[in-house]
Amino acid sequence: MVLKVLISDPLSEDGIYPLRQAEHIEVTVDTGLTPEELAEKIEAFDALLVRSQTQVTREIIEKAKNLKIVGRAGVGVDNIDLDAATEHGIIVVNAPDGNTNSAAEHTMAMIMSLARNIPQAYHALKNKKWDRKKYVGVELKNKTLGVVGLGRIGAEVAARAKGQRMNVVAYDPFLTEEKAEKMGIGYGTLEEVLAQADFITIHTPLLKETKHLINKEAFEKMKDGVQIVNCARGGIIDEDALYDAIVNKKVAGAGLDVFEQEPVTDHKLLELPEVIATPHLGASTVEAQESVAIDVSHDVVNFLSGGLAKNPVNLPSVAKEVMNKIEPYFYLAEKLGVFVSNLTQGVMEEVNIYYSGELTDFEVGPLTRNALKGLLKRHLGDHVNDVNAAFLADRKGIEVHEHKSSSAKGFTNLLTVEVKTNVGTRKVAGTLLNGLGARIVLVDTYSVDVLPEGHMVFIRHKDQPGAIGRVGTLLAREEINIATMQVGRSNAGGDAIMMLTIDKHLERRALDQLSQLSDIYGVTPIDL
Ligand SMILES: NC(=O)c1ccc[n+]([C@@H]2O[C@H](COP(=O)([O-])OP(=O)(O)OC[C@H]3O[C@@H](n4cnc5c(N)ncnc54)[C@H](O)[C@@H]3O)[C@@H](O)[C@H]2O)c1
Ligand SMILES: O=C(O)[C@H](O)COP(=O)(O)O
Repeated sequence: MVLKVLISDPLSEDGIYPLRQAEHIEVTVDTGLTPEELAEKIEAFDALLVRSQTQVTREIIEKAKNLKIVGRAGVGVDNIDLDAATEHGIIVVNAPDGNTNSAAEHTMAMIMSLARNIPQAYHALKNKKWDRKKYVGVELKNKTLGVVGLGRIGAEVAARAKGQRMNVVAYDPFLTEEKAEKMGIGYGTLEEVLAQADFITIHTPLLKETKHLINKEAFEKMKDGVQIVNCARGGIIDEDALYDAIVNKKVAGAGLDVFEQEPVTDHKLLELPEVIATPHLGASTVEAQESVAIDVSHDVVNFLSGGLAKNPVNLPSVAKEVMNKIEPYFYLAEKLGVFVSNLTQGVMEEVNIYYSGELTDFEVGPLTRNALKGLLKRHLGDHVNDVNAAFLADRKGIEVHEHKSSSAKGFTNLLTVEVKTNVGTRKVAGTLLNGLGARIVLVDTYSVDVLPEGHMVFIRHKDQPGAIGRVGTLLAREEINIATMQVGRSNAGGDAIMMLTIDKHLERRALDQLSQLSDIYGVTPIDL
């Protein structure tokens, strides 16, 4: 099957070669689409690749019936409705590392341009004005740079500023004293950083918490004559407050690469001589564009080929070494979920997933998501996947708990999925046998040893002579071949179970007849 990828923002042609080379992938590049045109077109595509321009709104996602992955060739995903993507089981991946260097260099270019009035002086000279007095600048050496947001780009800017002999002081909620010391920089609260800095540079993502982080009150805390740079996202600085702060001479200069509304050419800030600006060029270098396009293309190709994405945004990412250890359990976790959902009656209220033995050493979130996927699929259909499984469970009001215990009842590893409904509790446990693959080893309280695949029938009955024979005879009459059979009982003459694997799905007629046999309490067909 050929999978269709739409690229709706300009991406480096060299960078998308992994997509062009993939045999099962057909690439369409269409970078001039209006939102309406994209909404109309998107249904045909399995993957969408964007930069910051295309707005991947809820409306687009709801129309994208076949979309499996959105790739962002860059860092910021504020142009993508992540909640809508998660709800629809669409994974969003980005390329967080590829443009760090370029964005840091662009930030330094802004800081240096502000310090020496280069854009203004250039502009004057082009207009035939040789004005040396007006454009006297300041040195960076011994000035303090305040970095707000010390992630990938903030840290690179800090290192470069130290190269310029600046003092650097940073604020980031994750910045520890130890890390600051190691980097040879100072640290403080946002207020402290704003108060100390001669130059301020912003490097946070645009989030609810960072929207207008730099507002009127923040400007009031700054030194008079401070200069500020934003190469992160428009909206982190309140543009009206910045305008007032410049007009009132609190702020001596601003270098802006990003704006609240983009693209923009008519803006009151652009009319101020103290403002220098670029049209969102931080990541626009040959190197960065090639690098982000390669990264995101690899992730899209891997994901569409059934592999795992390296940089998921709406799924917690798991280190490669951990993923190598837990991936073999994905199949088992999903099958246990499918199995127990078939056993379950009533309204699901709570799911407990118990991890025992060597599994306790791992990050088990991905296994939980696979178990939930199996569990929810029966009622919610195949659109449930590991991106939206936890979200859908939550939306259905199902509490999900993970438990870890070192005792694995004699197995090297044991995974148990227990479901509580308003009518009872059912559970099933499985293990991965070295070299032999997955096995179901427990159903409720009964020990079994069954491959989790194919068609099965789970029968609860009274432990009576002839019960097994009656089931065998009936299935033979219905021409249903029994491949394997396991039996178990609580005590002689008490409750017992049969677990059959059969060569085809148990049809309704055979199910009804089996249910009517004497001493049979319940018959559950299970297709794994
Ligand atoms: N202009 C461009 O072309 C361009 C290019 C690349 C990235 N960006 C933007 O630059 C920004 C930073 O990118 P990055 O790759 O360094 O991201 P990152 O995730 O590595 O770093 C962001 C940092 O901000 C910190 N942070 C979050 N909330 C904060 C708050 N309230 N106060 C202070 N710090 C806070 C985080 O802890 C994190 O360390 C993003 O907004 C990204 O979209 C712009
Ligand atoms: O978040 C980013 O990666 C930058 O803002 C780059 O955006 P762009 O891909 O539109 O240049």
